[in-house]
Amino acid sequence: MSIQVTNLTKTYGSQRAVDGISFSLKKGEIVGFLGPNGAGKSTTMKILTGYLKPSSGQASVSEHDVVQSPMPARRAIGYLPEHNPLYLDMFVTEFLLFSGKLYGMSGKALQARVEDVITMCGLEAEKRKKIAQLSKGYRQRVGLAQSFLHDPSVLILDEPTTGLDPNQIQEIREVIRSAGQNKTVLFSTHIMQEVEALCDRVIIINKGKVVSDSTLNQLRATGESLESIFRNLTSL
Ligand SMILES: Nc1ncnc2c1ncn2[C@@H]1O[C@H](COP(=O)(O)OP(=O)(O)OP(=O)(O)O)[C@@H](O)[C@H]1O
Repeated sequence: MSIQVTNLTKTYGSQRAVDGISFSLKKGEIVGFLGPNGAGKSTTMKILTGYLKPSSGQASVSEHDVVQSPMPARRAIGYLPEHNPLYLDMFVTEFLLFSGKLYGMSGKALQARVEDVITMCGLEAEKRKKIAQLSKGYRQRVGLAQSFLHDPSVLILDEPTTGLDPNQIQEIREVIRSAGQNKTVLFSTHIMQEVEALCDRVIIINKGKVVSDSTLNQLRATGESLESIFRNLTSL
């Protein structure tokens, strides 16, 4: 399995933000991670990417346990965090070269890879600008470019299109679709059309628990819209 989560729990004080969830993603699957605000999506993603320790349970990425073998697990992952932290004073190319060095890349191979991700993410015309000068959509592209840099086998994208205009949403979706070929992708979103456009499967969580894990085809076969399935499962 590319991602395996087993009985994962994370408590903050007395609150169980993630409450015994289990799910897995096979290689090459693109899975939408849905849930209302505060359901535990970001917390789960932060555990998978090694930014938070679970309170109990296991998580592994590309067969590497995220607690026991954090470095190989992290190397297998490209992560776009929810608030896309970027160094605003850096130029786009400079930032990507810097990020590549953090992944242990260097020299001509790094330069060539940075040019590749700039092309993949449609950043050619912006690559000489400072990140502070970029629109929100282009900053998001820089965050995505950074997450793809080391050619990870798994992408974990936390609300990659939040706050973007409809054109940029469409463009970012295309970037995810093309970069996600041959990769396993877990992404969170509140946009149902996004799920319909990108996913094979949808995992819905509510109050820290998985309340649905189904393929899009299985959900379509119910005859209900994804929106109404979501509302029914998460309004409790
Ligand atoms: N560092 C923290 N300390 C205390 N509570 C936290 C912390 N981080 C998250 N929480 C709480 O854990 C719960 C789950 O939060 P999380 O950010 O994982 O939800 P989410 O599903 O990603 O929500 P959203 O869709 O709003 O981004 C929330 O109630 C949140 O307030």
